Amino acid sequence: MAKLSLRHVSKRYPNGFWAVKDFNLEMEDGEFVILTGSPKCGKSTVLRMIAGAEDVTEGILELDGKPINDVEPKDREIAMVFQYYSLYKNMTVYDNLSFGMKLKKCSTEQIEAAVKEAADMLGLEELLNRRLKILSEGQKKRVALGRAIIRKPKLFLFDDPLNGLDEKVQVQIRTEIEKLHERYGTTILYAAHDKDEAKKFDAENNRILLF
Ligand SMILES: Nc1ncnc2c1ncn2[C@@H]1O[C@H](COP(=O)(O)OP(=O)(O)OP(=O)(O)O)[C@@H](O)[C@H]1O
Repeated sequence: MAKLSLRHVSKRYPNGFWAVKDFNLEMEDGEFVILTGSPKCGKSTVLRMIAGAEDVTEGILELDGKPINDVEPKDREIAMVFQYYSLYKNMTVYDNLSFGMKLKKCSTEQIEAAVKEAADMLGLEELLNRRLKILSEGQKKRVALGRAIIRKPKLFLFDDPLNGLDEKVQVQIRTEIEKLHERYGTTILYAAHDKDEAKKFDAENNRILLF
């Protein structure tokens, strides 16, 4: 879990365009904040700066009270789910889920326990030996979520993750995100393209912030 703070954060792209101006956000440990606003107001840019995919032009980003403006993306303990970490389509679900832990040279027992936990939660047990390329879009999204869960990040970022998915899959993924928050209490910042989408989450567990 983590406390996130953005103070007077602005982003000017190299072409001179100010995509974000003086943005402020305080998130408590374990909070679930849904960020919404008009199209192109800069939601993705904010998420990308937090993940480290874009530099911050002005202002301070802090995670647990420590500035992270200059911390490498891989060292931020932040997962930008579905976009930032691509999946390997020729590998099995098990190999996709365990990939990061293998790189870190975790023991087989640790890897098996972590994969089992994520697979149980996301209903992927029956699919562990299937190659990714034969899965449905919704199943692939669940694998991507599983891979982020296994990393045990301090903060999850979701950038309009339901965009382009059919209604049934949207309902499934929304439920998985709520389950994830309930189970692990990890801090979540979620960019929704409009207020209607934001309101589809159970209002008791989150705070909607208008950009
Ligand atoms: N690399 C870039 N260079 C210049 N301008 C950019 C760049 N990336 C984004 N922008 C511009 O910054 C503004 C904010 O974009 P951003 O994608 O952050 O908004 P958004 O709120 O996520 O949009 P959407 O509602 O479409 O998801 C837009 O006008 C966009 O065209």
